[in-house]
Amino acid sequence: MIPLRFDTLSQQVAGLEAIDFYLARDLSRCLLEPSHKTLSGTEQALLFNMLLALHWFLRQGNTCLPVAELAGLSFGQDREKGIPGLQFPGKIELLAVLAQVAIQPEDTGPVVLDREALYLRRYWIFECEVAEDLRHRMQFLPLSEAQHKSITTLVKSSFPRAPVPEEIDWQRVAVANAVGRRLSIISGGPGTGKTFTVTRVLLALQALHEGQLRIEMAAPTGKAAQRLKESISQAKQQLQKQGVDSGLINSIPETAKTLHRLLGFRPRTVHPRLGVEHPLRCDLLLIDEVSMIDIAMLARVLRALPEQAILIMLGDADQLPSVEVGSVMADLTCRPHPGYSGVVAAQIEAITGQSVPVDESSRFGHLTLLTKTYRFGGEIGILASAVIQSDGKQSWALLHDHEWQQTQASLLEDSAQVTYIPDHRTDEWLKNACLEYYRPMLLAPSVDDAFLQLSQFRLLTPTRVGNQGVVALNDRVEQILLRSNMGIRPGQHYRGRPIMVTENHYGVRLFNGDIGLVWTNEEGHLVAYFEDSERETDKDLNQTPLRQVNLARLPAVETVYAMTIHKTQGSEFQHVAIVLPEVESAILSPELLYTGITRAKQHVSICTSEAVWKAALKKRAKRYSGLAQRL
Ligand SMILES: Nc1ncnc2c1ncn2[C@@H]1O[C@H](COP(=O)(O)OP(=O)(O)OP(=O)(O)O)[C@@H](O)[C@H]1O
Repeated sequence: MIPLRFDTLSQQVAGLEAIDFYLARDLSRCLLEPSHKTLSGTEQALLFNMLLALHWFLRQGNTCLPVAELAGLSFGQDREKGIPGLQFPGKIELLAVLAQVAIQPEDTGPVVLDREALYLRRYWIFECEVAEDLRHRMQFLPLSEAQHKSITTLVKSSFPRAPVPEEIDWQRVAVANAVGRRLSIISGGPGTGKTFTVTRVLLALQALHEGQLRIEMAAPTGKAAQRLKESISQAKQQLQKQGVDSGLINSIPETAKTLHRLLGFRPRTVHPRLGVEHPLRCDLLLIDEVSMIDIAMLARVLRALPEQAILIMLGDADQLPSVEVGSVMADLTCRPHPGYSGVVAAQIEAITGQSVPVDESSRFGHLTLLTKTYRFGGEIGILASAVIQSDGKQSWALLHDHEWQQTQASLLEDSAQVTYIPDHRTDEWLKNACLEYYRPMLLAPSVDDAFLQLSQFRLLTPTRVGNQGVVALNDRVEQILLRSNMGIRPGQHYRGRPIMVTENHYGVRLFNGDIGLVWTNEEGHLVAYFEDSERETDKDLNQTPLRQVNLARLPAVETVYAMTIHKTQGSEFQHVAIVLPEVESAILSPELLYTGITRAKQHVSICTSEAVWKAALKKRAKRYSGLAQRL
């Protein structure tokens, strides 16, 4: 039978939330209504338990729940707390119960069983739509002889240096591959030249279309859109210096929007203005930071994207997947690259003079992986790559060799790129960091200077709660600043308070995750300042213009000396300090640490202990989705 009360069930199943219970109860009732006579009480309870687990899996970002994952599982068991969990029988028994309810794809109910995985119909529809659209766009369209010639010349002139002999230049490969496709994915870690490469891809595609392609560029967050715009602008300047045809260069736009703005999302609705009936007016859409996109957003983008339009996606498949449901980037990539079909490899060779691995059965022709780093190299790069390979030994040795020495006069004078702070010394180190980074921000002569100072440093942590979570760290920073006579007023607005918006407000153009600073305006009143990504960056100052928002009009905000690693995706800072929980935690994974570390441009500090660090690297953040199989 279906359990009647959430509070009773929550004592038996760890990590359960009320929404899991109520949703499973309503879904069970809905599915049982037409077939209640055929299901025994035990079978009904089993169905309810599967739906409970399905919603729990969705909350963890999975698009579906493979039934095999439940087989024999003690779901929600916590031995330490004496919580028994729910016992699931084997797969055959589970499928036998599911076979008695109307959950086949052709049924119309709210739940779907497809390829032995359970879905909420909503996500199943999104996944099928995305797969079908991408499959169509994936087809390869070989170039004509004349087109080959023009692209070969362009590739030669648009890359500043000749390729290194005996080494495949994957950036060139990406260009040669993308010119024959309506879907390309370029994946690589930070500084591997994704934007550098895609600018050359855009150039080549414009050359093929006589500069007439209408190009749109977008990213999941305002910060990521801003960075994309700046990187494209920088890449265009390089091309100009190399003497590439300026008409062609000018046909690449320098504007980038958030996906929400691109699609015209409206307040209080999940339905954007643009879609199948009102498509985007563009021939090419470039999306950056694709790992942050969830399946629902990608489905909406594809609905609005004309069938013949080219889609190019950039991202880092090693980063955390989206906060919402789905693992789009991971589903569309594969490492190492299995190779390209013979036809594709021949085109790549004709254009670049390089031979790439051939695999006729490869489903990843749309993908190019960039592996060579042009930006950081050094210790941050070594640490990031050891972390993503779950190499506890190498990464720990690197941290251990860079333990913070109290004798160091200043954190800013540290020439190494990595510092390790043993967890028992976190507070001592934090005091130094606050005085070196946040004090000058509070004392800055202008809001522009304060913004620059704010972008120098950020404290990152995996969680909001707990002693090392966002809330506690923000409190600790404010207490340190208060004790240093910085005249701040914890819990209230004060000049120099960094704030993060926590809800969307279309009226004042502020969105969840936007970061601003409270500062005094020309009249001496406290207002909030935010970067105005819709105005042109001042190229001389290399700074985004700021705009003022009256404090009374602000949506919900919170102090942001520290923020979660999830929220920081798509942003970069000169120095990033990652503070990990004092004890091992299920939330830690190599992907989470990698995402945090790669936010740092010059320096990364890690506050942890050996046990927590090594345990974090043993876990893998796995998400279940059927997208890869459908492609
Ligand atoms: N082949 C190359 N030759 C010379 N410089 C390069 C090359 N590729 C990239 N760069 C330089 O490396 C830097 C990083 O490149 P880019 O910004 O394109 O990387 P990215 O992968 O987009 O980084 P992120 O993900 O951090 O935004 C830029 O300054 C770029 O000009």
